[in-house]
Amino acid sequence: MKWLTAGVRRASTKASTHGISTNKTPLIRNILLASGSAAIATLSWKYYQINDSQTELSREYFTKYHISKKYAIDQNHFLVQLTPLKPQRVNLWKEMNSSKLWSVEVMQPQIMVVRNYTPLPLKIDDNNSVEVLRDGENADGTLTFYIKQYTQGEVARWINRLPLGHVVELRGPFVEYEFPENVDEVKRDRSFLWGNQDNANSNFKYQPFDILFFTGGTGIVTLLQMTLTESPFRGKIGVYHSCRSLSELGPLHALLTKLEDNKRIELRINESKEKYTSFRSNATALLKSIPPPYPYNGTEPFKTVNSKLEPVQALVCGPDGFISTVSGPIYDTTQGPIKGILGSLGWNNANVYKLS
Ligand SMILES: Cc1cc2nc3c(=O)[nH]c(=O)nc-3n(C[C@H](O)[C@H](O)[C@H](O)COP(=O)(O)OP(=O)(O)OC[C@H]3O[C@@H](n4cnc5c(N)ncnc54)[C@H](O)[C@@H]3O)c2cc1C
Repeated sequence: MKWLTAGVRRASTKASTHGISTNKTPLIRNILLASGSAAIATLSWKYYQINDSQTELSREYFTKYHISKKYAIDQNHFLVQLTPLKPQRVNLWKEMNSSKLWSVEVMQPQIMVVRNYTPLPLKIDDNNSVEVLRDGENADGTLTFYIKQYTQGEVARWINRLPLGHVVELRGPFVEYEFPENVDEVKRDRSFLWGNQDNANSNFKYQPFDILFFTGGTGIVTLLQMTLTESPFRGKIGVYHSCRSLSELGPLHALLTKLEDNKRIELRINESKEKYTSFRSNATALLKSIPPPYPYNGTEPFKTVNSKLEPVQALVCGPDGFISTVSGPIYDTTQGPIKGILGSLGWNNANVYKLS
């Protein structure tokens, strides 16, 4: 506001030095001065509001970030950290918590297209280690992404080639899926992420519900977002992850293992690099391990943390072929019927959601 006050003062000084009203009555002079100052103050305030608001990430306009860290995992996979040119006041990790699965759009300015990417609550240190952001921390709005580039792909390849410091434009956040949320529920502890003992989780107010999560390739980012973020998902998650090789996860693999060791997820992995570990060659065993859908009873008072996984919802996230095998094809604007593995086990459109 300092400059706004200065603007008003300059206007009054200018009026007096040009002697606008030396031969007018004091009343008229005062009216002129007051209305001129008010107009400038209004304009200045409007300018301040527009300028200030456009630095905050929004779905309505693009906000500028620069590439602050890059971490090449292998030829096709990388982590990239984007830091806003102006620090963000809103802490999206707190605002979205685990009830909203969200992404942002990155613009490729030469071909004027946007692609969605899923931020992770991480920061990459100078020695290239990956740290999870703590409660209340938003690292000034820095966002970290795990991205795969495709030989024929436009935007991921372009992002991978950009040098450190390059400015890119982002828009968002876009909520892709939302779980029911009780606003007065207590947060779930996640001290284990920093090597500490978790506090007991039996102090929930409401009974948590369990889900299944089928992820293919980079589809794992959505699961990582909801399990690593502030106030992570409270129920149990049965994860079926398919990828070519676990090494393509780079430092994210250690986080996945931590989540498994601390019983946040029940993880089954299929690596396609070896025929005997692939999703397809293990289809029969996989089918046997997938539980049927359980009824969702809505909000109920907390009873106990059940040791058995009783999923009320299945999410499927990955390349089109993967989604098709697990739950039938997804169409541009509709989910399509539930077919594939989940369809054959009695899951349906009421309890399966395909994330494109
Ligand atoms: C909500 C949402 C969140 C997303 N989050 C992430 C994320 O965090 N990380 C990430 O890496 N991607 C993510 N994606 C995918 C991302 O938006 C792009 O689609 C992806 O980066 C490919 O874009 P491109 O411009 O590089 O390739 P395009 O130019 O769109 O594709 C060109 C060619 O690349 C190949 N190709 C592209 N995508 C695939 C694919 N999925 N499987 C196989 N071949 C493919 C095909 O040959 C295709 O013809 C997300 C998508 C959505 C909708």
